[in-house]
Amino acid sequence: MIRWLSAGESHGPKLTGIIDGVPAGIAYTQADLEAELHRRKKGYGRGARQKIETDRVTITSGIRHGVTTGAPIAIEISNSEWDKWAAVLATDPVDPVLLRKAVGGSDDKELARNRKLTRPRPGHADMAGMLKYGHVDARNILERASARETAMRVALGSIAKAFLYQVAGIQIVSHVTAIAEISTLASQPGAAEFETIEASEVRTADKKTEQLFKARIDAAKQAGDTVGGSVEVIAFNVPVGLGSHIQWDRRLDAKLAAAMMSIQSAKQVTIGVGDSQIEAGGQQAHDEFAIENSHVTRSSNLAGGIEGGMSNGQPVVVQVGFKPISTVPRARQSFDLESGRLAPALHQRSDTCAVVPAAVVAEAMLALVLADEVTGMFGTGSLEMVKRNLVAFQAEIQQRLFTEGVL
Ligand SMILES: Cc1cc2nc3c(=O)[nH]c(=O)nc-3n(C[C@H](O)[C@H](O)[C@H](O)COP(=O)(O)O)c2cc1C
Ligand SMILES: C=C(O[C@@H]1CC(C(=O)O)=C[C@@H](OP(=O)(O)O)[C@H]1O)C(=O)O
Repeated sequence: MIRWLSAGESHGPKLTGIIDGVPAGIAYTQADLEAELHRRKKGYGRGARQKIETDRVTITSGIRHGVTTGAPIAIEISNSEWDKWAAVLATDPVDPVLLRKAVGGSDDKELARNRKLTRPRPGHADMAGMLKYGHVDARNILERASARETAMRVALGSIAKAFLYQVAGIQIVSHVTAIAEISTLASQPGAAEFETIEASEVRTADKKTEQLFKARIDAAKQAGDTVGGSVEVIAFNVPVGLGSHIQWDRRLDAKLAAAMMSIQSAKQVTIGVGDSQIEAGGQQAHDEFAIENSHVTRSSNLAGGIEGGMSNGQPVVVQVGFKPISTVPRARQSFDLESGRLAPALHQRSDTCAVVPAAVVAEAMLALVLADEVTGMFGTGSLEMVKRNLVAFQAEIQQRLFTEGVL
């Protein structure tokens, strides 16, 4: 059973994460972590921050000489911009006169950083958060609501990915399926297409789609607008039986939906083929059984590998739709909590499109949910022990299906 938590503000000194319940014996190094964080920083349509921000990582517990020990793993990701924010986000009270001096009163940018943000931005947590937590300064909300936090999700997810691969060869691949109204021409990728997708700035294996996606992001940028889109995340080699039908909160599809919906700007989650399964007649909508290489399999995977809240042995397929970035260059109407009047929202630098990094975040969320399920079903302790339990279960299934003919 895997638990994890993060803390940290977008412009604070660092993000902090702890993941607990990771089995011992997983090969994992800082380089694995850094490679995964680098994947989240990439992507066509990202804004100025990603060019400046370097994800500096420290692992402070739970891994020794490149192998997990079974203890909680703690990670810190430092913000390279912290120096500029040290006075604004200081934990102790700061004298307003000294603060003004510290941030350099003559520079417009420094002044903006220091200003109280009383005009919440539409489409952000600002207004509801200010009202709920009793703040007049939106910074107290936006710093934590920001998707900066997803760097830690990806960091912790990379440990879950290493575990899943080493315990059962489970691999996770994501690709972008739509940018705004433009849908991909690529078919659902297999695990072998990972490198091709990885090499694309818009995470697609199809060259024509790549051009169309990039042109759509460029057009939005030129028009002073932002765009959303959709991604598909697929886990291969998932064992049968993860999740359960017996309670609402133990269903694998419910857990995945919550995990994906928790990503900033996610507005839609679909398991399997989604719309076309819903629109099809019952004769077409379900995956028939077949036998292939002495294994019971399915002739299709419309259900996206989950039936009755449990993995059915087919690849788990989740699609996530993201709304356009909320902070648009031409600020939308807001309400100033200080003056009690309507006023333009505060404008901040922003990404034009975050769908590409969001795909990497969705991979991490899928990995974290699956790792929790695998340890819940097959145990924790050492990697070898979990593997033994999983292999024994799969051997038993084979025997029941074919030797004993139970089913
Ligand atoms: C990777 C990533 C980067 C994002 N970057 C920005 C950004 O630069 N500007 C912005 O306004 N929103 C950005 N967002 C979305 C906001 O964080 C999000 O819309 C906001 O916190 C409100 O949450 P909600 O859209 O889920 O309701 C980003 C989201 C993700 C996943
Ligand atoms: C910092 C990251 O994303 C940020 C997410 C974000 C938001 O509002 O969610 C707003 C932007 O931050 P800033 O206001 O500092 O430019 C993004 O850059 C990151 O992904 O590492």
